[in-house]
Amino acid sequence: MLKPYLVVEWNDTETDAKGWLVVHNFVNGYTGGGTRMHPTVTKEEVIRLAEAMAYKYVACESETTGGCKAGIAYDYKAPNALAVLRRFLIAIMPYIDLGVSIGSDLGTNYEDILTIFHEFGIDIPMTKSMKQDQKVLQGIKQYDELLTTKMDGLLLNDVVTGYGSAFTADEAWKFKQEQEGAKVVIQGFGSVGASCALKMSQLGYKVVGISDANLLVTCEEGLDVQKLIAHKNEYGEMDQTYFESHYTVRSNTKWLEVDCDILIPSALEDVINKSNADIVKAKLIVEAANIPISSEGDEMIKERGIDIVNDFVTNVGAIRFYESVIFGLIDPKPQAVIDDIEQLCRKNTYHLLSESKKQKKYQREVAYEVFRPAISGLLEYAEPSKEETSY
Ligand SMILES: NC(=O)c1ccc[n+]([C@@H]2O[C@H](COP(=O)([O-])OP(=O)(O)OC[C@H]3O[C@@H](n4cnc5c(N)ncnc54)[C@H](O)[C@@H]3O)[C@@H](O)[C@H]2O)c1
Repeated sequence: MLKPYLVVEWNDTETDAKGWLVVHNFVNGYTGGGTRMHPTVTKEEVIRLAEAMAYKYVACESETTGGCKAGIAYDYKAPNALAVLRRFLIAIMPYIDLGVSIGSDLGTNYEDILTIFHEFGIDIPMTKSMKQDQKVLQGIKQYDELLTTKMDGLLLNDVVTGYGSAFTADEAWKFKQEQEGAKVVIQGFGSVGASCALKMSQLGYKVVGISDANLLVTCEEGLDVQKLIAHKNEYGEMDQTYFESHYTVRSNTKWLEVDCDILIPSALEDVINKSNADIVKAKLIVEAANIPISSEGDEMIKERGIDIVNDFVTNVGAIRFYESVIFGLIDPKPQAVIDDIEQLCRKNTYHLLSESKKQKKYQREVAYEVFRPAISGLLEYAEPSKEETSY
C-alpha cells in the first residue's frame, strides 16, 4: 500500500471525539472524499478509505480529482453529533478552502456539511483555478440544483451510489450467466443500502434479507422494499411496526446466515472477516460499502471461489454524479445522471470480470491493477503577491 500524502489529526476540545483528514493524492490540486462518523472509526481505517477513494476516481474516469477521506470517531446519533462535525470541519477548513472537497459518508449527511461550509463562505470546495473557471462555476450551480431533485421519491444524491451498486450487481450476475430473480441480502439501509435494495427489486431480484443497526428482517418471497423505505428513519433504521406478519426478525449479526445468491454489504467496514467468511452462502459479493471485507476474510473468500466486485468499482455513483455535472460531462438532468452512472458501472464491471476470467485471477487483484492511480500531485497554491515578497 502506498503511503498517504497527508494525514491530519484532530482532537475535539469539548468531547472525547477524535478525527482525521487523510489525503491519498491530489490531481490538479484537487481531491475528494466523504466524511464518516462512527464510534469505531480509526486513523488506519481513514487511511484505507482514502486510498480506496484514489482508485475510485480512476474507476470513475476522472482526470481532475485525487482521493481523500475524513473520519470522526464519535457516535453519529449523539445529540451533539452535528456540533462535533462542525468543529471538525472548522479545524480542517484551511484545506477545504484550498481544494480538499469533503462530502458525506456513513453517519453524516451532505446538507449538514454544505450548511457548515456556507457559514464560512464556501459553496463546493474548489481550487483557485476552478474558482476562476466559468464552466466549473456553472457546473456547480447545476449540481446544487440537482441536489434538491428527487428520483423514485428519494433525493438524487441518496440514490446515485445505491443505484450504481445495483447496476453493478446486475451486470455481474448476468456475466455469471446465472438464473433470473436471484435472492439478495443487503447489510445497511441508509442512503446506499435502501436505494440499492429498491433498484434490485425494480430489476427483478428478490430482496430476501435486510439488516440495519438494530435488526435483520427476512422473507423468502421477497421484502416490500418500497414500504420499508417509506417508514425508515433518518439514521437508516427500519420501523418494525410496519413489517408484514410473515416477515422474520432476528439479530443483525445473523445476516450472513440467510440463504441468498448475492450479498451486498452496504454499511460498515470489515464486516466479512476471518470469523465469518466461511459461512457466506452467496456466489457473488458486491461491495457497495467501502472496505467491507477484511484482508483475512478476503483470502478466505478468494479460496472459496466466491466472485466479488470490489468497492471502488461498485460504489462510484456519488462521485461520478459530482464529476459529471461539475466538469460538464453530461446533460445536467436527473435521468441523465443515472444513465451515465449505469453505463459506467456496467462497463467497469464487465471489464473487471472479463479480465479476471481471462487472467484467471481474483477480481480484487485485477481491480488494483486496472484502476491504479498514476498521479500524485500537490495542493495548488497561489504565487506569492508583490506585498508578500517585499518584506
Ligand atoms: N453515501 C454514499 O453516496 C456513499 C458512496 C460511496 C460509498 N459509500 C459507503 O457505503 C456505506 C454506507 O454509507 P451510507 O451513506 O449509506 O451510510 P448511512 O449512514 O446512510 O447508512 C448506514 C446504514 O448502516 C446501518 N448499520 C449501522 N450499523 C450496522 C450494523 N452493525 N449492521 C447492519 N447495519 C448497520 C445503519 O442502520 C444504516 O442503515 C459506507 O461504507 C460508505 O462509506 C457511501
